[in-house]
Amino acid sequence: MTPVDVHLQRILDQIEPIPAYDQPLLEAMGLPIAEDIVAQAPLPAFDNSGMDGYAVVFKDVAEASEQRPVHLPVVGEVAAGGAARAVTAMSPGTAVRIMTGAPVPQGASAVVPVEWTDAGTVKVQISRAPTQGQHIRLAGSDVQSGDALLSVGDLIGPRQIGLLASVGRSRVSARPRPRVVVISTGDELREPGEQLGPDSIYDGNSYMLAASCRAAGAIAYRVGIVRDDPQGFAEALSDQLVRADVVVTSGGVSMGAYDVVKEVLTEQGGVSFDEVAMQPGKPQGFGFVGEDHTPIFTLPGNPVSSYISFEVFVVPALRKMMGRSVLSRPMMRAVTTTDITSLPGKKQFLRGSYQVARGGATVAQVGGAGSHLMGDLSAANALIVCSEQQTSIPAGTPVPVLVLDRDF
Ligand SMILES: Nc1nc2c(c(=O)[nH]1)N[C@H]1C(S)=C(S)[C@@H](COP(=O)(O)OP(=O)(O)OC[C@H]3O[C@@H](n4cnc5c(N)ncnc54)[C@H](O)[C@@H]3O)O[C@H]1N2
Ligand code: MOO
Repeated sequence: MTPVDVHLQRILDQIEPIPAYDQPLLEAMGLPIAEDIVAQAPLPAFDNSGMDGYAVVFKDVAEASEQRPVHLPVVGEVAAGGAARAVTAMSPGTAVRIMTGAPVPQGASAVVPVEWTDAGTVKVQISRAPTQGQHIRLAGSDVQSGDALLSVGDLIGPRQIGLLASVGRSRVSARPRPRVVVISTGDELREPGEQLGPDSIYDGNSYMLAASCRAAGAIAYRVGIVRDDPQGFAEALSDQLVRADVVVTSGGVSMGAYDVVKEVLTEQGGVSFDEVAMQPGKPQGFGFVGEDHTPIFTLPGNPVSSYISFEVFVVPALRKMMGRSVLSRPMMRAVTTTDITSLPGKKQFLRGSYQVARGGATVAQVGGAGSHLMGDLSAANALIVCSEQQTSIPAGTPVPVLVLDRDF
């Protein structure tokens, strides 16, 4: 059997990042940037007011107080975005009404907030002195022209999107999200909401895997159920390739008489089927299909096996395609509060409930090891990773843990 790390490395060695292109800003959310961003202009672009109030010459109001207020004629007004109709220069001995964000008239050397005045429109009484330059936001005080703002590989989050838009970028270069076609196979499968027969079950996997794609930052196309018919599967796969950067299938890869995924892809070639030394998730297939050499992961049908295989093998591949630098979820450590038994010769991923309290991180095993235990999977928030050598781990021992549902 192939060790987990060897299987993952084989996959990653064959996966290429998707070429970057200019994307609309919001599409790049959560992706690493593929270009260096240098400020072409300063931020703020012009001196502007930080308060609603009056632009003044500092010397005129330096002594203003409640007892000895200063009176100035209001010679005009300037609102944000209203520069065309506004006073652009002012002389000593006058005040200009100004709104937050409006360009400060030339000659002004402070802004007095309206609260420190009688709010007059013809003349204004100022009863408190600002400091020199107070409430004037100088051009370039945030970002200067030529400043390095973002570098290749930096993750684009809400704040970076805000910055890019603020410097006038409507598009940014990033590797696109991989489009993942998710196909589940099995004659026993029915769509949720349909009537079940005595031998049928709902197709949980294609929903779970499509959701996992989204959680990983990819775009999921859920094809839904394909029956255990080789020709039907081959056609469905071929039809879907036009919109796929990656294909993920569930089911049909073990030893059964109707394991169509394995049957069809073995005949077509390009995909290798391996037994990986892990539980759940032993039967794994990975390779390439179609003219465009589209990567395909054939995951086992047992729901927990499917989920864990996706987490361990598909997530790192998708992240590599998107240009992320950290590919696999970081391994944490937590003290197990339950006794654990594990299979020899396989890396076992048990479901766990992870908690951080005052005394440190702990994890308790949730449910059994069975790869059909969907209720326990949903109740868990972590995977406890037991090495090939470990068979029994007593409570109180620190164990490696993959904490799920967290960005990394
Ligand atoms: N003789 C052997 N039998 C099995 C072996 C083996 O080595 N020798 N391996 C077992 C292991 S381990 C796994 S994992 C499964 C993998 O089986 P397949 O990938 O071929 O999957 P299926 O047989 O199609 O289904 C397995 C199981 O999962 C249920 N299933 C399938 N698709 C879905 C879905 N979309 N949603 C919910 N549940 C699904 C299916 O009904 C089966 O119960 O093989 C073992 N057998
Ligand atoms: O590998 Mo299977 O996934 O053990 O149930």
